Amino acid sequence: MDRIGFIGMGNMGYAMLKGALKYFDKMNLVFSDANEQRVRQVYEETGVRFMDSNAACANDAKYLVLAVKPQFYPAVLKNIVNIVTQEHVVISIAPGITIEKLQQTLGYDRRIVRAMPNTPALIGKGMTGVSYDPSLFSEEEQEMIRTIFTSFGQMQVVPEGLMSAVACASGSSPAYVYMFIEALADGVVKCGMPREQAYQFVARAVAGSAEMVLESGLHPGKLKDMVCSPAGTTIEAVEALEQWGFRNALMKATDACFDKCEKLK
Ligand SMILES: NC(=O)C1=CN([C@@H]2O[C@H](COP(=O)(O)OP(=O)(O)OC[C@H]3O[C@@H](n4cnc5c(N)ncnc54)[C@H](OP(=O)(O)O)[C@@H]3O)[C@@H](O)[C@H]2O)C=CC1
Ligand SMILES: O=C(O)[C@@H]1CCC=N1
Repeated sequence: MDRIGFIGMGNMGYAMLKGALKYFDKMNLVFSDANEQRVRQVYEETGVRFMDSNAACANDAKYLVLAVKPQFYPAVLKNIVNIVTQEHVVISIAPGITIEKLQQTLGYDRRIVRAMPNTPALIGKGMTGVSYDPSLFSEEEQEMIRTIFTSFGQMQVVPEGLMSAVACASGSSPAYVYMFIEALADGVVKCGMPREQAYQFVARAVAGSAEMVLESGLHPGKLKDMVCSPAGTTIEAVEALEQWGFRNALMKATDACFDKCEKLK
């Protein structure tokens, strides 16, 4: 089997590696990372081989996942530009950085897949948007790309023009969902519930509500209406949320996230 290499073993690289370990023998995986302590830690935990340079990692793998922050891309691309060939499948998970921009450095005949995963990948519940030109990849390679991304959750192929929207929808949004959980739990603690118990109740409510959207197929507004009894408790809370700009805050957050993605282009 063609090996999968990961450059960068932080939050996302590690989450993807953990997923890959469920489907591929560890001999078919390899990684490199600038942080020696991190390298040792991941090797001791997983037994996956590491390389002492990004160039060696690229040389050892056909599928090459670039999992470093956008600001480290120039250095990493410099390390691998003379190693990556037309045979490689380069998978980039950074926001903003386009396939074309990567090809400017690596070569216009180099084959790039652009993706935007998210951290729930760590527990196999990731959601990833993936973009690539299918005419450049064999059926077998496309199957491999699907396997890599479904090894840690679900994926959807989207046009590259939607990748910043994917970052807003699922790449960055877990951060604000955690803020929602934390803030709501604070409110519940104020009502007298012990904190750990509050996290359990709130997180289960969030997980259950999300499952309802996915499983029922009902409009989120309809699901909201089903909770709001006439003259009940919920509609009072809904009014307070509207008063304090809850929906608008989320749309403004999305605007900010989108703008930052676009600035990285
Ligand atoms: N975290 C998230 O929720 C998501 C992140 N992404 C994207 O994934 C990419 C990785 O993010 P994330 O995993 O969070 O980042 P991390 O900073 O957690 O991980 C990156 C790892 O790469 C290492 N590194 C830095 N420079 C180099 C280099 N030149 N060569 C090899 N390794 C290097 C870092 O070491 P050190 O710590 O020493 O710098 C670190 O261990 C980013 O582009 C990010 O935007 C995409 C979707 C979601
Ligand atoms: O904050 C970031 O830049 C990355 C991309 C999506 C989630 N985290």
